[in-house]
Amino acid sequence: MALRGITKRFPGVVANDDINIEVQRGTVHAIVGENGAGKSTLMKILYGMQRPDAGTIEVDGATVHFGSPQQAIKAGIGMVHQHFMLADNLTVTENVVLGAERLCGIGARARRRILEISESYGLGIQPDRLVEDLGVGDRQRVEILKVLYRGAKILILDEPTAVLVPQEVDELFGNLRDLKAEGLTVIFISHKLDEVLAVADEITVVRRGTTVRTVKPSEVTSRQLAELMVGSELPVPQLRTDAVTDKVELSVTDLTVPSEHGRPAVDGVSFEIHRGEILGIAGVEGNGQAELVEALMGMRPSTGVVRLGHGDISDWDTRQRRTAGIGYIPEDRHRHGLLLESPLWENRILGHQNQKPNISGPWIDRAGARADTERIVAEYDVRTPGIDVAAASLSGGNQQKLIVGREMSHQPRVLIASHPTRGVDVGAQAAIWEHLRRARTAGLAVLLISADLDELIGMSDTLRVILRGRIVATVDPATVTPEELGSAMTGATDDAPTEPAGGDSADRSS
Ligand SMILES: Nc1ncnc2c1ncn2[C@@H]1O[C@H](COP(=O)(O)OP(=O)(O)OP(=O)(O)O)[C@@H](O)[C@H]1O
Repeated sequence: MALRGITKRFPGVVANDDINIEVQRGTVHAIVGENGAGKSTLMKILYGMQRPDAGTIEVDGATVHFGSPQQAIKAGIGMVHQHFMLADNLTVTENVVLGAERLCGIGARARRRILEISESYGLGIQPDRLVEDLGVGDRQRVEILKVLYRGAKILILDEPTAVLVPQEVDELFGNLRDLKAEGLTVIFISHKLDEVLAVADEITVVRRGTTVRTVKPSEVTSRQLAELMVGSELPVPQLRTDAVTDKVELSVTDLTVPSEHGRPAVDGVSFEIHRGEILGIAGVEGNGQAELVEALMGMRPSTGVVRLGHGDISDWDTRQRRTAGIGYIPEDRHRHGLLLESPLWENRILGHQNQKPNISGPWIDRAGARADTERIVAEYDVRTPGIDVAAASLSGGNQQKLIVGREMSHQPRVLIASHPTRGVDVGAQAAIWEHLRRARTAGLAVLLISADLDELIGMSDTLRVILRGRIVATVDPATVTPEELGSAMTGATDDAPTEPAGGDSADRSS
């Protein structure tokens, strides 16, 4: 498969500028690059979601033109999205055949075909299980199988490891090796350079819309790869400093969030965060983190007591909590973080419409908001042609930088940060960490939820593990390894050096 001279322009931006990549059949080919470098645009072109302004795609030596994903699928190209698109209340078989009924129907023949595919690629799929009962790694394998079922020979994976614990990453990489052993080709985008080096046969670096180089993992270190991406040397990260004080900024007692399925989504969780402290919460996705965060932001009914400083804010709504100094970096930036159709400067106001510099007296201060948006764009290196473009036109990582910049602008007392660096490149990640550390040193209390275990371990002063809505362990971020943390998260705590969560967070699982 080859991409030759691919060029794609958007107003004010050349997203892809003469991209040239050759991908050998039966290999894993990684695409890396900074936020906004043009990776997603390129994949959308390859998958028929966007048309290039110039350039050609070749599959098996023949030039192809895709007007839609259906045409790309016909040519044997499949996309495994980062956000799973599975119906929870259906079985694996039902999910796989949905929309592809004409291939093998929806009954026994389809089920047999699924088992055949699963076996030939070692996916270990159980066709009759309900998707809601599957873990994250298994769901991802169902997504992969869905694509294979439709006849894909070239699989595109968009940041496939972002939601996986280390053990699941190993399993996925095992699956990818099996796929390529069977002659399939995998193209994947990732910001995790160590993983790229571990699994890819070749790596293409994209910088500012154009291909810089294709290298083999044996030829580069992850630092050199990062430097190829940014085109200059990286700054050396700062050492961690301890800034934790004894003043409690946020205290949560016996917080419980009911769920529709009987057992509470958050079940009697208690913790304190001090001024100058980052409390990390580790957990496999779907163990109550999202509900915990939404309850803390007043977006979801809960029982228990939440105190900000000395004041009980349990009954406050979201607006009151924000105004009192709780910043919020939401997990789903499209649903809760941004108005995608609105320009950047209006997004700067979002959630802070009654605070300076966005208001002057009772009125919205356009000039104030605009000037501050320019500042955030410069300070957080948001790559954009200007502050009047719609948020939708920014790359994912740049949208995230804008949200982090906005939330930090109001000098919050407490920051609820859900996956603050998800989808951002290594350079931007280091910059966001630096901003968080600096604010922490100045007294900010942070609740950090993340699926990136290196981030949790590197940033947290205190690190707790959430499982089925309960805090089940406290681990020492200074000594725990990602593998041990991963085990604690999945409940396999035997080999993890965890202490039962004592003190302010009673261990209710024992
Ligand atoms: N629909 C669009 N309209 C306008 N500009 C766009 C659109 N889609 C992408 N762009 C611009 O094209 C450039 C490349 O974006 P792209 O999403 O391909 O980057 P990326 O490498 O995938 O970044 P990230 O790592 O942040 O996801 C960016 O400057 C982005 O703002």
